[in-house]
Amino acid sequence: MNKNKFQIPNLPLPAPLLGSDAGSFTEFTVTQRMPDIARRVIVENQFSTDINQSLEELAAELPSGYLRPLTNDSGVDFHDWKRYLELYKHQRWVDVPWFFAETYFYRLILNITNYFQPGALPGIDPFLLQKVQGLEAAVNSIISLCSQVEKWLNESQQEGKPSKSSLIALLYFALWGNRVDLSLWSAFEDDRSSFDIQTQLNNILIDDSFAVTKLLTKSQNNRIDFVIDNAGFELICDLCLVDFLLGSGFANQVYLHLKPHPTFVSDAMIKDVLYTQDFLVKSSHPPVQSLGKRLTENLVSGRLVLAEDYFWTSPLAFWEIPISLKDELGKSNLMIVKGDANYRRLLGDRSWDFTTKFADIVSYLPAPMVALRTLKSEVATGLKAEVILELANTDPSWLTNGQWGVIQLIS
Ligand SMILES: O=P(O)(O)OC[C@H]1O[C@](O)(CO)[C@@H](O)[C@@H]1O
Repeated sequence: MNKNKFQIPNLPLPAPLLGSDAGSFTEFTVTQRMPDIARRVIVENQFSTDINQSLEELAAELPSGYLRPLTNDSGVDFHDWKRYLELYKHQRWVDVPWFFAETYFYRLILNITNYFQPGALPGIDPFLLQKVQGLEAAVNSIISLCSQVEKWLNESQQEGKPSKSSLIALLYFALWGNRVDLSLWSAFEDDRSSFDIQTQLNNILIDDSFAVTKLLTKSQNNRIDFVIDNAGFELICDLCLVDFLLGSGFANQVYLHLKPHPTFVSDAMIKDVLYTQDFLVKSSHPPVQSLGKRLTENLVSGRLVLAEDYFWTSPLAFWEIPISLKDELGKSNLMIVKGDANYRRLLGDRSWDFTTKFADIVSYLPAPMVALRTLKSEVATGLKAEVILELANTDPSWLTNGQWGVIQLIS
């Protein structure tokens, strides 16, 4: 990889996605999904009448109203947001870049619900109920996945070398775990955690998983940086992947990059990893408990490190990453970037032609990177024209229904 050669994509930037794109999923999100999410916060929490009224006002202003300023709530990122907002003063929610609209919407929910009030107590996570429910609903899938991982780890240890096929299977689990997304499908709807890996293979549009195993066997003492997406079952899949990477010898150290505050409903924070650890350790099912134990050991020994940064909740494109974080990621042998929103950040949430070479866009990255993403928004790269045509004919909502995935490696 050509380190730090380009600060921004190696191509002219196309327009950002906007909520005003008529008939688009972005329009549907800003005018309908986001208001629904704000109203769900009212129903699922016991906030005061004033707070609920303010959340309702936010919900009502999204379809055709204007961005409101952010009042100083003593959040660490308040001054950054003031700067970001300068660009979009007096504009309507539907007219600003979609990524900006979504990240600001979640930041405003925290502002309204007093998340950053000074004091010793941590703020209330307005999406906690959804996150907890997301985990509990997937118990059966969690038990079978943990049993499977234990088997794969034992096999790798008996064979004296890490098993590539087990790693590939866990990459698939991590990929399809991303289908479970509480901003799109509430935790109170169907449990989307059960899937058949084999039948899902046909739905992987680009599959570089074998190349990932080759990359990780090239050198020893690999450091992996995992940009995490959702809490709940997806996080369990990711933790199983991490467990196997560390336990089988594919990696020596793993950093999890987490959100510093609640966002996109189910995005994972450090406290969600610790909650999940507790959930695993207290399980009455031995393989689940064992995963919890190994997770604890890895945290204690420092082989697994939990990190957070306000960049991950900002409206910035990936190429606008602060230099200190970029330098940190530059130490990695492989970055794993999970999920749809992180993928959108990689692309600056812009309308690239779907056939554009992924490598030409993410040419700014400081280390090799694999994106594990199920498609939930109208951006894509690296696809063949005939594949796009066929998908458009056979599954008109293929870009947003979460049924299609990519494992795209840039090395
Ligand atoms: O959890 P993920 O995979 O990042 O998905 C979140 C994404 O899904 C959506 O909810 C639908 O596109 C977006 O708002 C966001 O890009």
